[in-house]
Amino acid sequence: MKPELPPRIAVLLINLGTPDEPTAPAVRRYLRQFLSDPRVIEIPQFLWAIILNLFVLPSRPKRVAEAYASIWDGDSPMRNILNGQVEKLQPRLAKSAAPFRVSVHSAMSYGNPGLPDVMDALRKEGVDHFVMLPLFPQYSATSTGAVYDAVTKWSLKQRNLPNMTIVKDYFAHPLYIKALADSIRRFQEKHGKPEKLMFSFHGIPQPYADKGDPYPKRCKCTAAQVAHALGLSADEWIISFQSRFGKQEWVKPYTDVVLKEWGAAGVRSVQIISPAFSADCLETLEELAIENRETFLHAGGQEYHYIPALNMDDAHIDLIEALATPLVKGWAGTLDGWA
Ligand SMILES: C=CC1=C(C)c2cc3[nH]c(cc4nc(cc5[nH]c(cc1n2)c(C)c5CCC(=O)O)C(CCC(=O)O)=C4C)c(C)c3C=C
Ligand SMILES: [Fe+2]
Ligand SMILES: [Fe+2]
Repeated sequence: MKPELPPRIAVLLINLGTPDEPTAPAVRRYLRQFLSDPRVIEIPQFLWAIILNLFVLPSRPKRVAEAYASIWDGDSPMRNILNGQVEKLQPRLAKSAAPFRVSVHSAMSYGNPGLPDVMDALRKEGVDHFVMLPLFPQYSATSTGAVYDAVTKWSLKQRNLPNMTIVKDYFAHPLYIKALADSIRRFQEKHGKPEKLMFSFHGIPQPYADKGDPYPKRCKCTAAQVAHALGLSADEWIISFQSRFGKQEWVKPYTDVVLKEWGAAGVRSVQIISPAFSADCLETLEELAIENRETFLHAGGQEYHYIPALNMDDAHIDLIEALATPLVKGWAGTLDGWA
């Protein structure tokens, strides 16, 4: 017997997650969930639980909440931008799979809206197919891997599983490279060309890379392709890694160290872009646009500009649409939801 309405396909745009409010208790809740994930912190669990509860969670949330408060825009920028991306993608994808019904939703690995809650709610509404797009352009076990884990944990509780596809990443997708290169060109039409263009990626601990996390190699590939598209010579750009956390060694070179060295060495102007972030967030709006600016200027630099993330740029939505459309269309012909 046919149901009255055709099967439903849900496209989920997934980002890392962010606190509910820029307050110490809300940041503590968020950090507790985030930093308890063994994908993120690989220290033996019992030992880490002690460090987290005795040293990290009593002090860090207050300082981090102040940083969030300085960039808060009615809500966390990451959530605002993710919602904006969903709104722009919805009408485009709704057309692709008619008569099947496609809807686009936001979800987060940590905090709200949490991925398992979103999947539960959509399943109750009759969704039969999930297309999941973690918006991490370069796969890392610490970011994308955690999304796979969340989906797997959710699946363990389901008897009648839906269709599910997860897009691993898109670090060298031509539309991603083009969107970044065009965004840099547009920015430089307004602000001129700098002496140095810095591609600063969120870092990971060096031992994670040594054990096989492919993230740093993917970052290098993205940066080299964008530099090539812009026709930059080797001395005009650099790749670096930011946002260190904890005492161990992280992948190098470190963004703040390079900026200090450049300032001291007489480099006058720098533009910095952070291609690992699909949405501006604490790590870009506060760490790159405010903190690292001060680092460079104090070291002797003259001009420092942060180039925004792709956020809701049309070229970014073109890329996300190109990633999702074949998966949506591929499923639009299956019969799963009819039986
Ligand atoms: C060991 C710790 C961390 C790893 C590994 C890590 C990887 C990683 N993170 C992102 C993206 C984001 N991280 C953000 C914030 C953030 N990251 C860590 C730690 C690790 N990240 C912490 C503790 C925090 C919270 C802020 C702080 O306490 O300093 C954010 C910003 C979220 C926001 O609300 O704006 C993003 C985005 C990636 C892509 C990644 C691996 C590649
Ligand atoms: Fe992080
Ligand atoms: Fe940071």
